[in-house]
Amino acid sequence: MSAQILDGKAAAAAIKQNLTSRVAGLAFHGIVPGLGTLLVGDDVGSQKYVAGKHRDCAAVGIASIQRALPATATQREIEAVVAELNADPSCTGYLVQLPLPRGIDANRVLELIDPAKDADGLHPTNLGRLVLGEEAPLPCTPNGIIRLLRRHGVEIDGAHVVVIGRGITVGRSLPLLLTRRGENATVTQVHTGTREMAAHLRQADIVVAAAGVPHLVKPEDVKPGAAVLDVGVSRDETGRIVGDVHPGVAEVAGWISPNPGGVGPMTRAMLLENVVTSAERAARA
Ligand SMILES: Nc1nc(=O)c2c([nH]1)NC[C@@H]1CN(c3ccc(C(=O)N[C@@H](CCC(=O)O)C(=O)O)cc3)C=[N+]21
Repeated sequence: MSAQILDGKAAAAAIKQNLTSRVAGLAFHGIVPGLGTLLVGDDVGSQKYVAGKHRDCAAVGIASIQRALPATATQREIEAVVAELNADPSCTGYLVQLPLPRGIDANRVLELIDPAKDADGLHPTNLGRLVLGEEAPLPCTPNGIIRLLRRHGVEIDGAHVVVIGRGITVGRSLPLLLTRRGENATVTQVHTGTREMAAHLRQADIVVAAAGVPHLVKPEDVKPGAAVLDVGVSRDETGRIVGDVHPGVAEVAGWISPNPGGVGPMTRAMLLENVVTSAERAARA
């Protein structure tokens, strides 16, 4: 027996097709959504991610605004580009690619982003709105995970979800989405300080592994039939992605997200959706 595949590539393609028609609807009103990115430094991985986001934009008809600064950029120089993107009417949403170089106060940069243009859904105001149950752009990876589960008919209502990790983008924010009344899951969040991690994992109907530890989730820790989502992006010596989920888990789980081809493409699709939604909101205002 082998797990069913949570195919993020196919799900993202379907979402992008839907976004293409929403973008066409905006064009009818003379509006072209524009995604801005600010990339600081020369990390090859970050360059690839940013390039992928702009390729997606081209495919659905979103304009691209690409800004880059050298690794030596100062806090002030970075903040000046943020101010420019805030003021640029052609930029309806943008993100500052993380991580920023050492010595830069990333939280201070993120706080300066206009919350109405926050494509990542990670601005403190928008995270606060999420806590309060108010409308806000949602964090892309958590939102993508929920959409991927729904598309494949994995029951979230009443499920016990174990989220591994406590990063802002996934570990901290995903439980907020999963415990909304619409999702209605019961969530356990575990991290490197958790005792008996395996005992928690074995209880889970759904496991989301976002720790960044290669092959952390082992087959013997997974309840047979559970859904397992692999968010981890570590790399081996040859540059290939190594996820947080051991390959043997596919023999035990009921559903599994491949990596690559699972959560990553969904994250990008949700980024585009945030940009289109904020352009639609601006058009109504
Ligand atoms: N402000 C900010 N927002 C982000 O959303 C953000 C960020 N910073 N910093 C880095 C992480 C990482 N991230 C990924 C998105 C898509 C894939 C993705 O689509 N991966 C492909 C494969 C890509 C490959 O092979 O290298 C896949 O999983 O199939 C991966 C990683 C977004 N991040």
